[in-house]
Amino acid sequence: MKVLVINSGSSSLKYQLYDMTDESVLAKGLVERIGMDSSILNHKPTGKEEVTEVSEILEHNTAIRKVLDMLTDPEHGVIESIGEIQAVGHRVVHGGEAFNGSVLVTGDVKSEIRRLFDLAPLHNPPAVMGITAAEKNMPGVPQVVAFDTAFHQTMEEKVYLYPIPKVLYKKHHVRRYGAHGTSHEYVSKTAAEYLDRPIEDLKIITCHIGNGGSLTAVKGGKSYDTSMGLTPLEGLMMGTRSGDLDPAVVTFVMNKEELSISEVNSMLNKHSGLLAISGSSSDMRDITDGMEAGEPNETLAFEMYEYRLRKYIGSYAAAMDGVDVIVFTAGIGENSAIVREKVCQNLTYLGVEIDKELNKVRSGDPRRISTPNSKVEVLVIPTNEELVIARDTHRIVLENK
Ligand SMILES: Nc1ncnc2c1ncn2[C@@H]1O[C@H](COP(=O)(O)OP(=O)(O)O)[C@@H](O)[C@H]1O
Ligand SMILES: CC(=O)OP(=O)(O)O
Ligand SMILES: [Mg+2]
Repeated sequence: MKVLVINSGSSSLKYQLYDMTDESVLAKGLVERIGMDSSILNHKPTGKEEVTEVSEILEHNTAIRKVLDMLTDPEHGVIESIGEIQAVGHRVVHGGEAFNGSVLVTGDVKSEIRRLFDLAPLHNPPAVMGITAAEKNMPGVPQVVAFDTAFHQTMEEKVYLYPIPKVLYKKHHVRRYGAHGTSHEYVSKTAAEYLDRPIEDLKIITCHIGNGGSLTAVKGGKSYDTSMGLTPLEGLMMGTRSGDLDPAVVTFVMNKEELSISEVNSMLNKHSGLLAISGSSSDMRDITDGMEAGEPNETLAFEMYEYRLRKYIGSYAAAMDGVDVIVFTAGIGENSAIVREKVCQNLTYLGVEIDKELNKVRSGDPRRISTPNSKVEVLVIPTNEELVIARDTHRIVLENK
């Protein structure tokens, strides 16, 4: 079965086409700057040369059409016709309390994802645009959705409730949900396999740090606690998101600056984090370059990022009464040796010791960066959310045949 996996962002769309007979990737790519002038489609067909095309792509429907054209293109394509795609899997960030696993898309499922727009304003609306566009361009092809929140549905009440009036949970489902669950589940399982130890016996802290970032305390293979909350704004400092702050900051600033709800939301989601403190960029590569050049703003941004991340690791070691494994993953976790080094350098009280040379090795494979003496295994595990979504899609479509 050939499965197309789609991860729709507000102005981007990432895709991968899998052949599930051997889980090989036939092609992958990214459409960026949807809705802006000069959108970019970068297409990487396996075994052929990659292509980049600049054109005007105003919405997700056009983006999907362009992707399908590229997949079937005589020169750059990897399939003869669209009819070869037998299923589509989509990433959806927020599934609320309704979903603890992936499901086939129905009208009810789409309504539920729409109902949750408020809770993931950056992520759920583009996901529905992606689903609708795929339905339009591939009528009759089954669609499956995989939720970032699903893995975290195992959190206990004491972990997921906020200490605010309970009526808000009853009326509006205000609670912690988490995100990046597909990734946290995948890297924690891969870590146990890599170490050849049963996951049931392990306390693992998974650090998914990319543009968005979250940590999960994975106890016995289940999500015990995670740093994102009602929305993907809680927790770590991120590229453009603030992460944790005193909730009074919100009302105080709204009052002083006369900001509306949408303005304050935009400030905290799009104009905070690394971008706000450095004043230059949300990209960790620029931040570390600036720090190495002695720029004070980039240095402060890095120090705040590292400090907040390290505090979360400490708190999850406390939450689980110990930690056996720390996993780094996603764009920053997989690629930034300096972030890993600085975080681990100050975890001596947990018995963490990393090998600085091993830490610098670049590889696309799971690897250990801790020393044999370290009391905690420290691993770098490349995440693969798309593969998990492709597997779920394949399984669910076969079950529903
Ligand atoms: N070589 C690198 N060194 C440091 N940071 C990197 C490197 N490569 C990528 N990144 C960081 O990874 C981030 C993107 O991570 P990714 O997991 O792809 O995010 P998302 O899925 O949210 O788009 C970028 O913002 C960048 O800061
Ligand atoms: C939920 C979330 O933050 O996703 P991303 O990292 O893709 O922005
Ligand atoms: Mg991501």
